[in-house]
Amino acid sequence: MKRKTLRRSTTREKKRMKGSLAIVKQLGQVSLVSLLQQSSSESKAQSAESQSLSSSSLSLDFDAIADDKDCILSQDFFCTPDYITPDGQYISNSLDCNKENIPCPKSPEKLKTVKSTRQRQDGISTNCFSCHEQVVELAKDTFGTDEIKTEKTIGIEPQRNRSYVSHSVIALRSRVMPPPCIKNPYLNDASETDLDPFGYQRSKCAGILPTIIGGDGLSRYRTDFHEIEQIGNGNFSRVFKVLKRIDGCFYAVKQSTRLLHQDTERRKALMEVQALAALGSHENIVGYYSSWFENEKLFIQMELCDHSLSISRAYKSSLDGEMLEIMHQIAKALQFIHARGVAHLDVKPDNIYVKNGVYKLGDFGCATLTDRSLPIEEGDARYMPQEILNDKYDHLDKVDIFSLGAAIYELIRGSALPDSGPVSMNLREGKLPLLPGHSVQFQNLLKAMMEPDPVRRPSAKELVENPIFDRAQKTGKTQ
Ligand SMILES: Nc1ncnc2c1ncn2[C@@H]1O[C@H](COP(=O)(O)OP(=O)(O)OP(=O)(O)O)[C@@H](O)[C@H]1O
Ligand SMILES: [Mg+2]
Repeated sequence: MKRKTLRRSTTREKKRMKGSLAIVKQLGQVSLVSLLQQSSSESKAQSAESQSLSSSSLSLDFDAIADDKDCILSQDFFCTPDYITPDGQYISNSLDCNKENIPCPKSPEKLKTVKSTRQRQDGISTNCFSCHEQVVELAKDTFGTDEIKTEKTIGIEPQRNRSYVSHSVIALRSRVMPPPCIKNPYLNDASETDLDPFGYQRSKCAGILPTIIGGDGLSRYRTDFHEIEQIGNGNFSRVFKVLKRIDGCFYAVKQSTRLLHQDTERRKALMEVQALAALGSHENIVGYYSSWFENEKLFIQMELCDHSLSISRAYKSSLDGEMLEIMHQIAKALQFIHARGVAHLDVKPDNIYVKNGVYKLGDFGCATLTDRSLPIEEGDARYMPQEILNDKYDHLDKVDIFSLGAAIYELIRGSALPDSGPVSMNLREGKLPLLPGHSVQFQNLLKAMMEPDPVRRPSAKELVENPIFDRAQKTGKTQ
């Protein structure tokens, strides 16, 4: 700990040294000029000698300093990281050694200077439209104040009560203005104002989120990731295996297939990431890393899994132990999300993933709040209980229990459940066919999960705590 402090102070000391050297360099150049001016009254021979002497000694020192690329005068001395020292700025007051007391110049001044100079050079004193840049009109607002001041100093006609701001200035602003903060409906501990202190300013000029990430227009997807291959194709998205360039790890990136033009569409698409982000991590939930909009599509960076239990992959394993394992692990995921007031509403083999033998619940595209404060969009009808088909949403957590039961039944059966017909009707009425080779307890549990009355279905917690999983663990069938 002590060593750390010591190292840090040494670095700081070094920086200060560099700063001082830089100041000496600048003051030295300045002193040289002023010395030369003073010496004009003295004899030419004497002056030439002293000039050559001082200049050679100074240039020697400065050459050595100039080799040090870290020697940035503006950062250490002038306090502003982006300050660019204008040429010869301090020549006129060269011998003012009390530089400690000079207030730090403010960066925005730089903009004003550049703008004024250009206008004067062009010989245009009155008409802003004569500038070669495109201009847009801004209503008087908090942004406009600076611009109005600038125009006054360069003598723009006083009749211009409105301000005109070039696109480059707006681009600059959008670079320094962070994107809007979206209120996460799955979290109820932050108010909208707390989340978005820039909301007032932003609402005048921006939608919910920028469609292109990065003021430079670069694709974040292409910049940050190397696409390996497409690994999935959903109803609303395509999923790619990617390598993240900066950490060298593989991820899955899900991209929406439809262009999300409207704010409402984007908000809807965002619900999935908001649910994942609000839930946090759990071993049995596909990990979420980040998301962004790009070219009007939503990109979601997730944990890469080996594959899903999609029935189309001919996933065949009707072993009691394996089915119990899937049921137990996904029940743990459901217990976790239900405890946070979230229902998945689209539990099915397609949305259960495997990674190194661990089962994970994914695709939170239909997730909603169990208190019904958010819109409800039920998932795949094949796995939905009767109450959902009857638009009864009183026990949304129990919908997930039914769907998990139906998913397990489908995996045992080895073929996709039909949308309608006697098989699906029987299932919704709790008439489960006998499952040869599976224990009575297991079949009873499955039956209980698919009870037509949601109240009688076990909760995820009850399911997780069912002794059947202990027995399976003891016999080494579950981990
Ligand atoms: N994290 C992941 N790791 C590996 N494969 C994935 C991952 N996420 C999705 N996939 C693959 O991509 C497919 C589509 O993903 P997902 O279900 O999330 O998209 P979707 O458009 O919401 O689909 P749908 O609404 O049709 O279920 C999955 O079935 C799976 O094969
Ligand atoms: Mg899916």
